[in-house]
Amino acid sequence: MSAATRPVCVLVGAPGSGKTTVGQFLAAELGVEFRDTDADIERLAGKPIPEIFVDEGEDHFRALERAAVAAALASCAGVLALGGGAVLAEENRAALVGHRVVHLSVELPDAVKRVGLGAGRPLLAINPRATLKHLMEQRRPLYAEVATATVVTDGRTPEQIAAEIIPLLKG
Ligand SMILES: Nc1ncnc2c1ncn2[C@@H]1O[C@H](COP(=O)(O)OP(=O)(O)O)[C@@H](O)[C@H]1O
Ligand SMILES: O=C(O)C1=C[C@@H](OP(=O)(O)O)[C@@H](O)[C@H](O)C1
Ligand SMILES: [Mg+2]
Repeated sequence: MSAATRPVCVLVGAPGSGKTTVGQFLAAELGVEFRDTDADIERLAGKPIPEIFVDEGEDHFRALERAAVAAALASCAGVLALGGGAVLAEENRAALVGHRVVHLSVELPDAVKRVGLGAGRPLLAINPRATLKHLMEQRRPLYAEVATATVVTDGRTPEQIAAEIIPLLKG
């Protein structure tokens, strides 16, 4: 790791916007590492995110997430996907300044279809549609604040979305 190590791009957006899926396509296409702070958190905690929420609560998860975001921004030279709620922390938003941050936007109908019953996403375990609607309204300004570009994902395949991001990464 060098002092100049930084992600090629950071993906933010609501749950179901496709950060993890599109990020994997994009990294493969660019031939770079793919990193996801949710996977980093699960590896360090030694358990899946729903178990962290049940055993230690959301505040503890957010603390792990702040540490994971800082570590990944300092050490990832590829494509970095954040969890949908990472932008809630002012510390994370400040850490994203100066990075190339792509907001994968999604409207409620596609997000609901993609997250289904919310399995694996503890915040969406109860009434996923209403919860997602509320989360998206609360976070929309925060995604806009940190993003240097926005790519619409509704009705498009992960391959199409990755292909649209690639030209944005030049320069
Ligand atoms: N553009 C897309 N079109 C259709 N399904 C998608 C798309 N992007 C992601 N998905 C599906 O939606 C679900 C959530 O995607 P994921 O990448 O985990 O989203 P995020 O990481 O933003 O929460 C997965 O089942 C994935 O296969
Ligand atoms: O929206 C959120 O607060 C969360 C989104 C999840 O990531 P995805 O956005 O990748 O689903 C994961 O970090 C955790 O369940 C909390
Ligand atoms: Mg994800």
